[in-house]
Amino acid sequence: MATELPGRQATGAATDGGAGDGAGARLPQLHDARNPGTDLDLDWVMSAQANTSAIERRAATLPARRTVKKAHQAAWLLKAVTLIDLTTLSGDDTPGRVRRLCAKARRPVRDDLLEALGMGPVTVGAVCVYHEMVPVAVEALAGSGIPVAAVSTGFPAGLSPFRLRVAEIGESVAAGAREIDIVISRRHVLTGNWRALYDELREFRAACGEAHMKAILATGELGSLRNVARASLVAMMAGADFIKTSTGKEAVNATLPVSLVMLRAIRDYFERTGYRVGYKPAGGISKAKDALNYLALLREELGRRWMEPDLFRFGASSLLGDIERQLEHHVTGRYSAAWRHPMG
Ligand SMILES: O=C[C@H](O)COP(=O)(O)O
Repeated sequence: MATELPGRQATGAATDGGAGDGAGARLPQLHDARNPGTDLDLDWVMSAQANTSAIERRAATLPARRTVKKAHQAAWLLKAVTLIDLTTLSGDDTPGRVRRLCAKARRPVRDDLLEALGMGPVTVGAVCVYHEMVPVAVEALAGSGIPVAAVSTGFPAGLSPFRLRVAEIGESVAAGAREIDIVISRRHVLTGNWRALYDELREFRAACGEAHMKAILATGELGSLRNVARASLVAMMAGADFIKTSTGKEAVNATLPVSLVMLRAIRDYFERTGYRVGYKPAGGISKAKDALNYLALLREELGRRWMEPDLFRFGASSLLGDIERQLEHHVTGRYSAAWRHPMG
């Protein structure tokens, strides 16, 4: 559904210094619907640049600039909980582990802490698992409204036969996954074959059907921030609902500089097409203070509209435990042992 907006005030993003500001007269018609993609625009892709030293400088100063006042920190951390894709992606995953994770997803924060913070119940954004665990997670989350996300397309390397990668998406959707986290072929980026990358992603998107597609770029393997910017644009042109940094299995996973590049690509795409694409940093985000940094960057670059589960997720297997510890400290003034928060 397209929404003709009368002015920039009509978009949440544009009212708080986020995406939309600066677009001026060229702000396009805005859309509430999921991103359908565009044709591959190679001129646009090739025009994307990344000034690595400026990006790294800006990312490095973020923790000092970040001003989430103490009183607001608990609220931000609770918001972060609702944005987590609670993840288990291990070779030794079992139905029992996935069921425990799903129970945690339903009640990620203890009731007494929520009560002390004056908050009602919250849940995480999604539970993310391998295909074989999708039916278990779907059953364990029945009635909760929490979607199951499946990693797919030969995760994490994406090097299995193409037809099997496409078929894998269909199998996970049929098993009940509402979100599919696909991996791209890094070689298409490294050889500058943007057409091949676009065509591959177009097929993945078609195979997803109604399920939302998160495109994992594996940024730690793309060679440069410029490649990250270009791959981000191609993924959005191919119809990605989210762009995601990493599988969690690369040597380098989510970072703030990479996030800055991807968030700006999302802003560029929004300003040109009117479609909002989501962002998912993933891999190695395990501390509450890291989550606050990512949220601060998100708010600075895209505005508050993006701070919702339909447009932002943390891909994380152990972040929730640290956030719970920090919330407990906020409420009681004491830290509990990490073992008291074993899942997530
Ligand atoms: O997509 C999610 C990642 O695989 C999670 O990575 P992590 O275990 O480093 O939090």
